[in-house]
Parts: sequence; structure tokens; C-alpha cells
Amino acid sequence: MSENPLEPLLKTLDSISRCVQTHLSRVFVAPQNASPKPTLLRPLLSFSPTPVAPDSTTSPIKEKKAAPLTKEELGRATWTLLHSIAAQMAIISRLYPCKECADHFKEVLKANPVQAGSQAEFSQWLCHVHNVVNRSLGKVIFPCQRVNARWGKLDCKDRSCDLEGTVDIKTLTSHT
Ligand SMILES: Cc1cc2nc3c(=O)[nH]c(=O)nc-3n(C[C@H](O)[C@H](O)[C@H](O)COP(=O)(O)OP(=O)(O)OC[C@H]3O[C@@H](n4cnc5c(N)ncnc54)[C@H](O)[C@@H]3O)c2cc1C
Repeated sequence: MSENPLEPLLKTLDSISRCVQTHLSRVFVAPQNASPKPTLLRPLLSFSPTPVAPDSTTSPIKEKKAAPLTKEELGRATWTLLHSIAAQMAIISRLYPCKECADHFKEVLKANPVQAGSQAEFSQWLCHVHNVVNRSLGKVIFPCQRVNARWGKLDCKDRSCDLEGTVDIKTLTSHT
């Protein structure tokens, strides 16, 4: 392993950041003509049958899409990805494009080596290290016994996000 496990993404950040920002803003904002009720926002990983029309007016949504990600938005989206992967596939990228966060998380990883002998163990480990970050930021500690209730399933129509078959983590990690 390289000294900084986050370095590969820092190197490629420049080329992927524009793409990530575009896609994250599409994932987390409602279509323009949708109700502003949060419950009607498009769910993560679901696709609208009608494409979202490009912005033609100056609107808060357009301004938001054009703005760079904040540290909070990046963190929220990344935790969502990490916990979803931990619950569904048991494989994780240790890459993170925020230097302050990456430096801190490197120390967290040193003190809490990855435990990935099984999907359940990996989910619990990720919950624990997320709580280490939560604690350092003065956030509420998440009860790790509820991690599957929070992250175990994706909200996709007709179970279209369900993975086919089973994945053996040892097979996956032997290729990394
Ligand atoms: C690897 C990493 C390192 C980071 N380091 C820093 C840093 O050094 N400084 C900094 O300012 N920000 C850092 N961040 C960002 C920070 O952790 C938050 O993501 C950000 O502040 C937004 O917080 P939030 O309150 O929306 O909830 P988040 O912490 O983003 O959590 C998102 C959701 O996950 C669920 N959740 C919360 N805790 C757990 C848990 N333990 N297990 C399972 N689910 C949980 C909750 O439902 C929560 O709403 C880091 C993010 C990541 C991914």
C-alpha cells in the first residue's frame, strides 16, 4: 500500500471532479418541475422516466449546480456511497478528495485498521470509523446495530438496484 492511501484519487481528482459534481447535483436535486417537498425528491440511484430539461433561467437550482461542492456535501455523498457499498458489495475505495479530511482519515485508519473479513464486519467497521469522524466533529454518534436498517437496501423501483448473485469479499480483495 502507498504511504497515503488517498493519494491516487487526489491525483485523478482534477479529471473527475467536474464529472462528479455534475452527477452528484443530478442525484440530489429534484427535477425543476417537481414539488419542493423533500419526500418527492428523486431517490438515490433512481432514474426519472422523463429527462430533466436543461436550465434556461437563472434559478437557485442552477446556481447550486454551478457551485463547487462544499465539504459537507462531499462528505454526505461520500458516506452515502461508502455505507451503501459496505452494505451491498463489501468493497471500498479509501480515496478522498478533501485534504483536511484525508489527512485526518489517514490517522483514523491507522488507529482502526480495516476489518473486512465479511460484509457484516466491514459494515460495522465503517460505522465505527464514521463515528470516530462524527465524534471529532461534535456530531451525534450513530448506533451501529442499526446500520443495516439505514444502509442495507436501496430505494429503487422494482428492486432494479439489487445486485445479482453473491459476492465473495476474499475474491474481490485478492484482485486489489
Ligand atoms: C472519509 C471522510 C473523512 C472526513 N473527514 C472530515 C474532516 O476531517 N473534517 C470535516 O469537517 N469533515 C470531514 N468529513 C465530512 C463529514 O464527515 C460529514 O460528511 C459532513 O460534515 C456532513 O455531515 P452530516 O451531518 O450531513 O452527516 P454525515 O456524517 O455525512 O453522515 C451522513 C448520514 O450517515 C448516517 N450516519 C452517521 N453516522 C453514521 C455511522 N457511524 N454509521 C452509519 N451511518 C451513519 C446518518 O444517517 C447521516 O445522516 C469527512 C467525510 C468522509 C467521508
